[in-house]
Amino acid sequence: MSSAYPGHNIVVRALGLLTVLKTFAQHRERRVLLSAAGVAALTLALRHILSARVETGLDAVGRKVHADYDFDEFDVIICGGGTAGCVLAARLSEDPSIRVLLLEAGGSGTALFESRTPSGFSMLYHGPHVYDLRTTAQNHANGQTEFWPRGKMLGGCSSINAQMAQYGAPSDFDEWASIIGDDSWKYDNFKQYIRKFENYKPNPRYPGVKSGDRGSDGPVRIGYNNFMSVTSEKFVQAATRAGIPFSPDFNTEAGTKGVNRVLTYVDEKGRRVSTESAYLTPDVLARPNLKIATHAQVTRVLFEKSADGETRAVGVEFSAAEDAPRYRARAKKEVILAGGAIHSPHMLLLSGVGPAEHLEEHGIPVVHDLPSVGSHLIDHPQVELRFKAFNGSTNFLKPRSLTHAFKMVTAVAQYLTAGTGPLACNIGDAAAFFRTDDPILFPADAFPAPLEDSNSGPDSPDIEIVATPIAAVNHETPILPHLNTFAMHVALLRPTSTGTLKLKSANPWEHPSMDPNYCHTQHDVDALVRGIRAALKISQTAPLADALDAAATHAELDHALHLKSDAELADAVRARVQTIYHPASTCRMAPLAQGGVVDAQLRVYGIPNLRVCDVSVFPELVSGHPTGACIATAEKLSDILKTKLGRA
Ligand SMILES: Cc1cc2nc3c(=O)[nH]c(=O)nc-3n(C[C@H](O)[C@H](O)[C@H](O)COP(=O)(O)OP(=O)(O)OC[C@H]3O[C@@H](n4cnc5c(N)ncnc54)[C@H](O)[C@@H]3O)c2cc1C
Repeated sequence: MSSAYPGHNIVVRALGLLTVLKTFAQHRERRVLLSAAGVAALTLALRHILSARVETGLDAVGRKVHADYDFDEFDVIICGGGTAGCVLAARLSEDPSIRVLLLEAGGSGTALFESRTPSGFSMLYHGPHVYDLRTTAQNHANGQTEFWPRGKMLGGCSSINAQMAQYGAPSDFDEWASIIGDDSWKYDNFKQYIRKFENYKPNPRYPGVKSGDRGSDGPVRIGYNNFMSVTSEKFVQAATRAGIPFSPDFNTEAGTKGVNRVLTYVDEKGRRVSTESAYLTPDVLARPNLKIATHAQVTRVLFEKSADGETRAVGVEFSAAEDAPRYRARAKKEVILAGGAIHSPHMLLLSGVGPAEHLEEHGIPVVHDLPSVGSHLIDHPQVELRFKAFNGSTNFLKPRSLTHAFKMVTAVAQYLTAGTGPLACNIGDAAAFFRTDDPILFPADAFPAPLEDSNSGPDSPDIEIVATPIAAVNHETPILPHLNTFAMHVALLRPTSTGTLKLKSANPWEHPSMDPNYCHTQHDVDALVRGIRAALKISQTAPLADALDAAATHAELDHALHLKSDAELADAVRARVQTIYHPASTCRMAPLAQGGVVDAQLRVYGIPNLRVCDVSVFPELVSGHPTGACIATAEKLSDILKTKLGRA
C-alpha cells in the first residue's frame, strides 16, 4: 500500500544506501572512510528525497469490489503511470473539465536516490521498484534466458533508463505512417510532438545544435549535462577516424547517423529527467481533476455491451497486492492502457481481449477475439565487447576496494556540491550510428556478401555502438572489478526476428511469458557480426587504442576478438546476445489484417473507447532509443483526446 508520510521514504532510502556501503565495511580503516561516505550519501539522499510527497491511497479512488457496484467515476482512466502514462495524465488534466485517474503499480521514482542519480539505475534492478523479468529460453541463442528489467514506478522505464535522448530516424516515422495509412504519423507532422516535449537551452559549447531543431519550451529538459568519461571521449575521436562522421546533433531532419557524445535526459543539476519529474510537477499534482493512485495494479478492464451490441470499456479493477482487497473505478469516456510493451498486452489478455483460443486455454472469458495481441514482440539485441582500460572506468561506483571507496567519496562530494562527476554519468555517454552497407566501414573487397536491407530509409542506421565506461556481467556486476574496464555495446537497430508474448496463467500477478526470438534470422546474426567488426576497428584506432590495454588476455576480455573468423563471431553473437532494453510493438498500430491491435488513433480494434499508448503500439521499432518517440506518441494522443473530450 502507499506509504503514509514522506519521512518513511526518507528513512527507507537512506537505509538502502547505507546497506550498500556497509557491504564494503569489513575492515576498521574502511569503516572510518565509509562513515564519511555514509554521511555524504545520506545527505545526498535527503536532498533528493525531500520532494517526496504523500501518495494517494487506493481508497481515495475506488470502492472495494465486493462492496457494491456504485464505484467512483472518472472521464479517463490511465492504467500505468510510466513514460507515456505520466504525459497523458498531465496533458489531459490541463483541461479542468476532464476528470483523470492515473493508476500506477509502483511508487514514486523521484523519491528514489538511485533513480534520480544518472549512474544509479542498475542498483534498483532486483528490488521492488523494477519488474525483474526474464525472457523464455532463446532457441537461436544457445537456449539462454535474458534479463529484461522494466521500471515499476511513476515514470516507468524513464525512471531507470540510460537517459540517452536519440529518438529514431525521420524515415522510421514515415514508415509508421505508411504501415497505418495515416500521414499524421509522418515525421514532418509527428515532429511537432517531439518539439513539444523538448526543453533544450542553446549552449555555446555545442554550437552544432541548431536551436530551431530542438524544442525549447517543453517540460522535458534535455542537454549535455551528463558527465562524460575520458574513454568515451576517445571513443568518439577514434570512431571519427575510423570513418564514422561526427554528428553535432543526432535528432535532425538530416537523419541520425554519426558519432558523438549523447544528448541526455539529465538536467543542469545533474539529475535524471523522467516523465514523472518533468510532467507531474507540484502544480499538476494539485489539480482537483487529477487523481493518482500508486501501488495500484490494474488486474483487468471492465466492459459492458450497449443496446446496439457495441462493447465498451466502463472501468477497471485494481489492487495493491494479490491478497489485498480489489477496487473498482468507473470510466465514463475512455480507458487507456499505458503499461508498456509487456504489461499493456498482459492487461488486454487478462481482460479477455486477445486470441480467443489462447484466452480459452487459460479459462478467460473472451470479450473480443483479437488475434494479434502479444504478437510482433521485437527488441534491439546487443553484444557487449569488453576491454581493459588504463583509466577512466566508473567501476568504483560499485566499490570493491579501499581505492574504490576513496574514489566513491570524492565522487559523492563532487555530485553533492556541483551536480557533476561520475555519479552524473548516464553510463551510455557516447554512441555511433551507422549502416551495415556503409562502403567506408565495410568496403566491398573485404565484405563482398550484401546483407538484406532492413532499414526504414536510405539515411537511417541499422547498427549502434554505445560506449560505456564500465563492462558488466548481466548488466550490473562489473567484470574484473579490480580493473578499469570499458565496453562497446553493439546493438542491431533493425532486427528482422520477431517473437511473441503470451499468458502463463490467468493470474494477474504472474508475469506473461516473453519470447523475443533473438537471432532467429541469419540476417540478424550477420548484421551483428558486421557491427562487431566495426567496433573492433574503432578499438584499434587512436586515441582509443592507446587508452586500452591490448596486451590484456583475461578470458572475459575481447582484445583478441579481431583474430576470430566470421563463423566464430557468429557463434559469439548467439552465445552472448542480450537486450539493450527496448522491447516494443506487442499492440501494434497497424491495419487489422496486417497484425494490428490499435488503429491510427490508438483505439483497440472492436472496442472504440479502449486505447493503448506506449511503446507497445510502435508499428516497427525505431532505429534508435524509444523514449522520445514514446513521449511524443503520448503528446499526440493527448491532443486527440483533448479535442474530443474537452471543453477548453
Ligand atoms: C535499463 C533500461 C535502459 C534504457 N535506456 C534507454 C535510453 O537510454 N534511452 C531511451 O530512449 N530508452 C531507453 N530505454 C527504453 C525506454 O526507457 C522504454 O522503451 C520506454 O521508457 C517505455 O515506456 P512505456 O511508457 O512504454 O512503458 P514504461 O515506461 O515501462 O511504463 C509502464 C508503466 O506501467 C506500470 N504498470 C505495468 N503494469 C501495470 C498494471 N497492471 N497496473 C498499473 N500499472 C502498471 C509500470 O509500473 C510502469 O510504470 C531503456 C530501458 C531500460 C529498462
